[in-house]
Amino acid sequence: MLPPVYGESKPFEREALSEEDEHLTLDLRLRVEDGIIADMRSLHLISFVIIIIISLLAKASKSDDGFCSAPSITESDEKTKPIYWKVTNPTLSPSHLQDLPGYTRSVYKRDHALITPESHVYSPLPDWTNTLGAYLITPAMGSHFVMFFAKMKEMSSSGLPPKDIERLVFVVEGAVTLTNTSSSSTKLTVDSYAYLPPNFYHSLDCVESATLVVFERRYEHLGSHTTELIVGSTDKQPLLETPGEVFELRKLLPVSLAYDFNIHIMDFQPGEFLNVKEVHYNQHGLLLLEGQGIYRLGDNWYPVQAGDVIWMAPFVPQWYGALGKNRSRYLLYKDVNRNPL
Ligand SMILES: NC(=O)N[C@H](N)C(=O)O
Ligand SMILES: [Mn+2]
Repeated sequence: MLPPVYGESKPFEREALSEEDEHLTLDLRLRVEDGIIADMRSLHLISFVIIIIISLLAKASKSDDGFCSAPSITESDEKTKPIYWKVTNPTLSPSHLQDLPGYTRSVYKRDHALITPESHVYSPLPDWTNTLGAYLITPAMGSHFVMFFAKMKEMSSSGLPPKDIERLVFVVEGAVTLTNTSSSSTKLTVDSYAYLPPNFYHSLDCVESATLVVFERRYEHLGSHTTELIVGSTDKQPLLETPGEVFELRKLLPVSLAYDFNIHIMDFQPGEFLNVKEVHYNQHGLLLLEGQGIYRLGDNWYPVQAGDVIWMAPFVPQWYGALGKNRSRYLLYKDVNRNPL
């Protein structure tokens, strides 16, 4: 009789066996033991095969053509990459979220937006040849400027901005050649930029490939001031005083009254943060070039990383804290030098 399920069973009592039965039992036990030894041998063989498969998989996942869906980047890999490479090779999202249908970190609210790489949508840029563009900030959000990525392919060239529109281009990947009627051509490589005054004829040409971040806005005249062509690179700009703050600041354009906006390059070491919990009339368009941290916008706290873009409307409370092991660097559009009335 079978013991009742989950019930108490009586302890097994062995009955006395005849000699013939004892032989039979011994024979049976030997066969069972043989079977067990054979089973153990095959178990050993199976575990051996499994260990080999696991170590092969581990090796494969370390190489670029491995099995991992999210390629792992080791620290030494990061050190060999060119600067800003993360902007065009972002981690779309934590690996366990990468394939989650409909998942994005992007957010669009009345006074701010976070636009993360998995939601960038590219289409041909009007007037540019062989170039795809993703408009990230436009007046439809309430801004007075546009910010877009231009992905220039082989043998591509830029179009001109509309009448009275000024433009700033910053190279995040590849190289372009800037040509205009008055001066000779200038090569712009990663970390270089050019400011093109309104109604200034120019062309940006790309032989291989390049990614630019571009800002454009209608120039706001002030008296007889005029702006001029500026070409430079971040590393050539001096560090500026930032009283009461710890971050390092460079500005890409002159601070003189002629310019109605500037582009700030701000560097934070891990653990550093904005001291001022800023609320101001100026607008911002931000591209995180390196690093990661937490951006506070209004009452929202967003984890952010290189490649993320942020729109900040006037007066949105804003704060950044840098985290992780590497420097955070962001590029920030800010309208300046004009009366808000
Ligand atoms: N959000 C920011 O980083 N803002 C700048 N510190 C600025 O307004 O200059
Ligand atoms: Mn600010």
